[in-house]
Amino acid sequence: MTTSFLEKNKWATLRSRQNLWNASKKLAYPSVMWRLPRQSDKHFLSSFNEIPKKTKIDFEEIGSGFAFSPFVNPDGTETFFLKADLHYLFKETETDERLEEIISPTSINPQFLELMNDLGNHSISIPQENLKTTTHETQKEDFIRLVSNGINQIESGLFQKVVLSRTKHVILSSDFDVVSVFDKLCKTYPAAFVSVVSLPHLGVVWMGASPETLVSQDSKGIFRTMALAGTQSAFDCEGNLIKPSEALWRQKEIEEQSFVTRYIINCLKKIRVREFEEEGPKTIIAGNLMHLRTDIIINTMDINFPQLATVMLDLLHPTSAVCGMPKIPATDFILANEGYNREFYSGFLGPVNTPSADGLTESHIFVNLRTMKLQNNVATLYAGCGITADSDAEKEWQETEMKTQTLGKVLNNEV
Ligand SMILES: C=C(O[C@H]1C=CC=C(C(=O)O)[C@@H]1O)C(=O)O
Repeated sequence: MTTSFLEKNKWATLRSRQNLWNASKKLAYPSVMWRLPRQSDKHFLSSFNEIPKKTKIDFEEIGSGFAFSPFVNPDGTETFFLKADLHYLFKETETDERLEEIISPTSINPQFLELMNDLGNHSISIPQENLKTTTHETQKEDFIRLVSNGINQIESGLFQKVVLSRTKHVILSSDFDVVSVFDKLCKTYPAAFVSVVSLPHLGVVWMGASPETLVSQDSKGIFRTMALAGTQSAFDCEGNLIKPSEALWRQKEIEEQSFVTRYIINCLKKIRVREFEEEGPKTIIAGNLMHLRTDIIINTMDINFPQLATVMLDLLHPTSAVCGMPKIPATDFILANEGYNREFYSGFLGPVNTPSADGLTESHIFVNLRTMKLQNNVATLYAGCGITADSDAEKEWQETEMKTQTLGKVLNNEV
């Protein structure tokens, strides 16, 4: 057996995720930590190129890494790809975390090793030197006006559905620590895709707990996507968790979600894929909220279509869960009227071609929802809601408030 990089460099005792995160941050390496839904393993990946390349994700060609796309990405080429120069898996044990190497670096900057030694287990907080934040915060009256304008456009026939969004600022406490907040999100939201992405060349960190798979393809060639939409609180007025089987949905949410299912099925029709399993819609819990979800599952081996994930990623983004129906007039309306740049909110993100236990690879791409951008000492939280002809602007504002609470509660230590 070959000696691993860790053994050769006697890192065995200096292996905490905090150390890795801090050392990568100091050297301005783009880095990411993630935890897949309903799994306990935590992943850490670093890219040794300071500026990650922008490229279209072709799962057949691209190798192992992490994809991070903005909302506006019409031909897919705006996607950052963080190549996996180092990829470690942290398995929880009763007392500690056990590290496994997924991708071991072939060579490493000696400074990285030094930093790993020097930094110990201390956390590095977000730099406080520039207290100004660059992202605009949406005011309630502006959002109400925006939603009313969206409803008017639906009534005039411009589109049938549009997803409109807003931002909210939370000032970070001086002891804010990325790794502990990531761990807390993992614990609080076991069914979510929890991630934290650091892009030092842009001076930002994005963190979130997404409930929505965009495309996933496992090592056995099983492809999955989902239509997720329609929102209500997961708690009744006395604060008790509602059983998903007892959730009641209005016509508005049922229609809003069916637009997304229809959109996905139309994408499959375009590429003449007719053999798919459709499960749902069913009610699912996503943290403090409930949504309606339809799962679409395809065995790519059975239909002899190994490149399905690549083709569908291209066709699906942005789905009607984050954009609208039809897509083009809804996108134009969002860009002209929302009043801020969504950047990576409602884009997509996730691990690409991760080596799996059976010696093959798997990819899991999620929609970047329930997300926040950390810059200087401010977290910008993002939330949107599907507007249809039956929307009520005040209720839509309340819905975005609930959505920002998914991360807000963790930031404010309310969970
Ligand atoms: C756009 C968001 O959520 C989408 C996913 C689930 C439910 C949604 C809704 O009810 O509007 C949205 O389509 C967001 O969380 O910012």
